Parts: sequence; C-alpha cells; structure tokens
Amino acid sequence: MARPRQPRHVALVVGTRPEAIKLAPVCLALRRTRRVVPIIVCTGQQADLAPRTLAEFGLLPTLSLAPDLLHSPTFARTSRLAGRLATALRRPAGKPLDLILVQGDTLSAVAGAMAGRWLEVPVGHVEAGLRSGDPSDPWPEEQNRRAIAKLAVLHFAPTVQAWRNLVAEGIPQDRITLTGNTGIDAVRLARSWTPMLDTATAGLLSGPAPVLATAHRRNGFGRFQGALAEALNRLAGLGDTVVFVTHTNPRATDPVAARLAPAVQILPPAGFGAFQRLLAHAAAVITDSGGLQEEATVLSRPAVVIRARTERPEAIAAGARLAAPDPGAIVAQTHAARTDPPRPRARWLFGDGYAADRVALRIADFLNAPRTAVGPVATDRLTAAPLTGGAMARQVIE
Ligand SMILES: CC(=O)N[C@@H]1[C@@H](OP(=O)(O)OP(=O)(O)OC[C@H]2O[C@@H](n3ccc(=O)[nH]c3=O)[C@H](O)[C@@H]2O)O[C@H](CO)[C@@H](O)[C@@H]1O
Repeated sequence: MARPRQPRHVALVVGTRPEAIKLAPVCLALRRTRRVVPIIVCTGQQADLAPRTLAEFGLLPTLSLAPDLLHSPTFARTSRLAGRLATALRRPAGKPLDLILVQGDTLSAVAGAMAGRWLEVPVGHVEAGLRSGDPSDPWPEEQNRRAIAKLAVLHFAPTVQAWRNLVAEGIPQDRITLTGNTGIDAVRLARSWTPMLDTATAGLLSGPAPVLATAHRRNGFGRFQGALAEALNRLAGLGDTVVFVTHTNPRATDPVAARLAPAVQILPPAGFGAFQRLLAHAAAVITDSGGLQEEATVLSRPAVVIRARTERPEAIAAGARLAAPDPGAIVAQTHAARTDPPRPRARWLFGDGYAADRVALRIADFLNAPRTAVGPVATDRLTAAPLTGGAMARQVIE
C-alpha cells in the first residue's frame, strides 16, 4: 500500500437525520482507532436536520454541499448529487480519499456510492442487506439498497437476516461483516446525555406515558395521512395522551397535523437526545419510520408500523405490528401491541450497541492503516459554531 505511515482518510456521506444518527457513532469509532481520519460530508438533503443531529454527538461536517432543488424528480436529484459529490470528494480536506462510507438507503447514500465508483475509491455500506422483498415498497429506498450493494466493496450487515440476504445475492462472504446496527450504538450513547428539553417535552416526561406517532415516508403520502390522523383522534378520545411529532418535510406531516383533534398534542421535530427520552417513556409508538422499528424493539416499546411490509422482519418477530392505512386497523393493532409488548430478549436483535467499533476496525484493517498519531480532526464541533444548517461546516460548496 502507498503512503505506508500516513493515516487513511474516509469520507462519511450524511444526507438525512437517520444517517447522522447512524454514522455519528462510526465517526467516533474511526477516530478511536487512531488509524483513520473521518471526514463528514453533508449532502444538503436535510440541510438543517443532519448537521443539527451531528452536533448532538459533538460532531461537525468537514464540508457541506448547498441544498439542491427539492422538487425535481428523484432520479434527476440523485444523478446531480452523485456528480457534485464526485467533484467534492476528489480531494476533500486537501487529501485523496481511501474509502467512502454510505449508510442505509437514501438518495445521498446511493449518490455517494456512485461517486465512489466514478472516483475509483472503494465504497463501504453501513446497514447493508435490508430487504423488504418488493423493489417498489418502500420506494425508492429498496431500489437504493440494492443498487448500493452492487457498488460497495465492504458490506456491514446489521443482523443475521441482512447477512443472509447479501449472501443470497452473491456478495462474497469475506466482504460482509456482521456488526449489529450502529443506530443502537447511538441509543446507547444518548442515554448518558442530558438534553435540553422544551416545556412541552418536559411536561410529557413527567405525565402519563404517551402514545407517540411519527410519519414521513413518501409511500405514506395520501390515504395514509388521513387514516393516521383519524386513528390518533380515536386514541385520544379513548383517554390516551397522544403526541404527533412532526418532520421538517411539510408534505409528510402537515396533512396529518391539519386533521388532528385539539386533544392530540403536536410537537416539532425533537433532537435525538430528547426524542430518546420520549421514546423510553412512551406507552406505544405508531410510525412508518425504519429506525423507530429498531429502537422500539430494543427499548421494549409496543410499536405499530403503518406499512404493508418491512425490511426489518426482526421487529415483527419481536412483537411490532404491521397495520394497514386504516384507522380501525391502527387502533386495533395499537391495543394488541400494548397487550403483548416486545419480549425483553428482543433487546439484542439489532446489536449490542458496539456495532460502530466493528465497522471501524474492519475499515482500518481493509485499508491496511498503520497505527499513527492522528491529530485534531476536521469533525470536531467548534464550540462557537451556530447550530444551523450548512453554516456550521468548515467549507460550504455551492
Ligand atoms: C425505508 C426506511 O425505513 N429507511 C430508513 C430511513 O430512516 P428512518 O425511517 O429511520 O428516518 P426517520 O424516521 O426520519 O428517523 C428516525 C430516527 O430519528 C430519530 N428521531 C425521530 C423523530 C424526532 O423528532 N427526532 C429524532 O431524533 C429516531 O429516534 C430515529 O433514530 O433512512 C435511513 C437512512 O438511510 C435508513 O437507515 C432507514 O432504513
């Protein structure tokens, strides 16, 4: 390997809040190896939420792309972002890259993987191998995952089922590492935080356990939103404390919020630390989120997933319920999930909270990275940095 005594440089591509949550522990673990310098690249996909979430972990993007036009078609945004990333990642922070790490299934992840192939830089995929079995549901995420599997050279499978899915698709076993889900590392880290709580959240935490609801998937736009609102209204009518936590994408949550009865509380998107407190206190969670299926299972919270199918069969096996987008079905499944919450041993289904260290060590070994003193790195949060959007980054690329 060239540059034998130099640390290796790995770019972590972060587009959305869940990518920030699931890659922050990996960034911290890469730093702990002292063999690899992590470089966080924010793509501008969720230009406000992603850096704000990184900041909760004490991390700062090294560079941020300016947000792209939100309303052009997904394929156009993906290819444009891939091109912009390929330019930005040629020599980020003045160094050639040794690896590009992407996570999950967003357009940022697939664009990062495409950029890696164009630049001939190896690509690693965190949370590899999740499959719903239907390429059009969830769309476009299921297709994105399959595309990334073709582009990556290192695959970090969060569960045995994900590992099996990759093997069944012909990925060589020596390129797959069974790690656990790095999102569970984030849950573990957040337990030691003392997050700032607004009055509404503090009040909820000292009151009866609430039913928490979130919704943001594109598949959910339309009929789903009316059904969710009606189900939450019915649960509130039955005497539950019901809280709908909105998303920054107004198309995802405004149509739900507009139909809610006054008895249902509406909260703005919560910081990860505050949200973890709410989740741990919740009587149940009703959601279309991927990460919440994992977190609810690990925290033994009853969960209702408003989807026809899920790429996380482990959550269903542990007691989470799928519900059709129908108010009666959502209410009935919420009662059923509360009667029979996830078994305590389900706590380990998505990992032990140390997945990120397995990812980091595999990367350092793959890159043959020497043990070397890595000085202060570009991902440390500036204490004086404002906690908003791309302004936090050291370098903003138009
Ligand atoms: C098809 C699919 O399922 N794709 C998923 C999608 O992610 P998602 O569905 O999990 O996304 P969200 O629901 O937005 O985030 C959830 C996280 O946010 C925290 N949270 C929530 C509300 C709040 O107010 N404050 C918070 O902090 C919460 O605790 C949790 O950790 O893309 C990811 C990236 O590639 C994939 O990994 C993942 O498969």
